[in-house]
Amino acid sequence: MPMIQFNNVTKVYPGAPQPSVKNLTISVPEGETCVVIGPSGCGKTTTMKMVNRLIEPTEGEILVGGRDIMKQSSVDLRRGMGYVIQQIGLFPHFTIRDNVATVPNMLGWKKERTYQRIDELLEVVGLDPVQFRDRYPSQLSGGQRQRVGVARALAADPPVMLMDEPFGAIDPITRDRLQNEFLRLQKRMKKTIMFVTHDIDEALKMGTLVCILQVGGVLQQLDSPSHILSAPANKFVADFVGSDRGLKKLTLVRVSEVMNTELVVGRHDQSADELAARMRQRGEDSLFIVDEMEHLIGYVNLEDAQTQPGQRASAILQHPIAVTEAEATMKDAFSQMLSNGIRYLPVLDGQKRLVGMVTADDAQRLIEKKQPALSRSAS
Ligand SMILES: Nc1ncnc2c1ncn2[C@@H]1O[C@H](COP(=O)(O)OP(=O)(O)OP(=O)(O)O)[C@@H](O)[C@H]1O
Repeated sequence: MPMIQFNNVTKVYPGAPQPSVKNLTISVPEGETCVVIGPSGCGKTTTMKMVNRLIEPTEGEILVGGRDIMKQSSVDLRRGMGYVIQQIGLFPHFTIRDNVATVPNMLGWKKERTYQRIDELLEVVGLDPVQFRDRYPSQLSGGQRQRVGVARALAADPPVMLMDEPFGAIDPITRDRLQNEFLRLQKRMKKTIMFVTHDIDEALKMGTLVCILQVGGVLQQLDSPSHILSAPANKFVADFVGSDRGLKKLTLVRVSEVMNTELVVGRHDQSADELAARMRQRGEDSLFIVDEMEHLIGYVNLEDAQTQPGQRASAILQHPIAVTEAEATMKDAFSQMLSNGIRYLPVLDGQKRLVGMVTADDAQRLIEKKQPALSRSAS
C-alpha cells in the first residue's frame, strides 16, 4: 500500500480560469522520497500543501496511510506529518527548545519526555543541545536555523515529512552539507517524504522518485532519477533535465560508490622523517594526516617533510583546501574540485572521519561512460 496516494486530483483556485493541478495521480510507497519539480508556477507547492490540507483539492482523492485525508480532522492529519519550509517559520520570541517543542506540547507530552526528545533531536541534526537549546532564532546562522526546522518537524516522529524547498535559501556549501546530513538521517528514519524543489540536481540527489510537472500541474513523468535521465518520457522532460546529461550522470553516483578507501595516511604525532620514508616507499608525494579519532587534520607534502626532518607532522601540515562527504554526489565533488582548482578531495563520514578519496579522473571516467549509471532505482 502506498503511503501517499493521489487519485485524479485537481485543484482550481476560486476565480482561476484554469486548474493549478490537473487530474494528478501519483503513488509514493512507504520510505520513498518523492521530489516534485517543474517550472515556476507548475503547481509544486499546491500539490504538497494538499497533502496536509493547507489547500483542499477541488476534485479527486488523496490517501495517506490508506486513509482519505478529507475524512479526518486537519489537526489530526497534520500531527502525523512533519512540515519543513524554506523560510523555516521559527517563532522569534521562543527559544530553540520551545520551537522544537511545538508539536510535543500540542500533543500534551510530559516536560521531561519533551526535553529529552529535544536534546536527542538537536544532536541528530548536528547542533550541540547545551550550546543551542536556550538561544533564540536570531542568534543562529541560516543553516543552523534550517537544522532547527528539520528537528522541529521530526519532533513527534511523524511517518510522513513534507519539505518545501527546505534548503533553498542557503549558500551552496552549507546546502550540500545539509543535504548529505539529511540523506544520512533518512537512511535510518525511512520516512515517506514529499520534497519540493526547483533545482534538478537537488531532485536527482535527494529523490528516490522524481515527479516532473508541467505548468497547470500536469504530470509528465514519475520515475527513478536514473530513468528520468536515461529514458525521459517526452521532449518536455528531456529539455527540463537539460542538455548536459553526461554531467548529470554524476548526480546519480555517490562519492561512497567510487572513492578509494585504501588510503595511506600519517598520524599527527609522527615525525617528518617517518612520513617522508612512508611516502617514498609508497611512491606518494603527499599524505593525509589524521588524529587519534581518525579526524582529518590536513596533509603533508613530501618536500616539506624532507626539508624539515626534525618536525612533527602537526608542525608542517597544511590544511585541506576542500573536503567532501560519502553521501555527496560525484557532481557535488567534481564541482568542488573545479571551483578550487584541485584534482582530488578527501572524503569524510558523518563523524568527520577520513574514509576515502575521490579524484577528478574518477569523475571523468563516469562522464565518459556510454550508459548512464543505474546505481539507484526506485525500488
Ligand atoms: N491562493 C491562490 N489563489 C489563486 N491562485 C494561486 C494561489 N496559489 C497559487 N496559485 C496559482 O497556482 C499556480 C501554481 O502555484 P504553485 O505555488 O503551486 O506553483 P509552484 O510550482 O510551487 O511555483 P514556484 O516554483 O514559482 O514556487 C500558479 O499559477 C499560481 O499563481
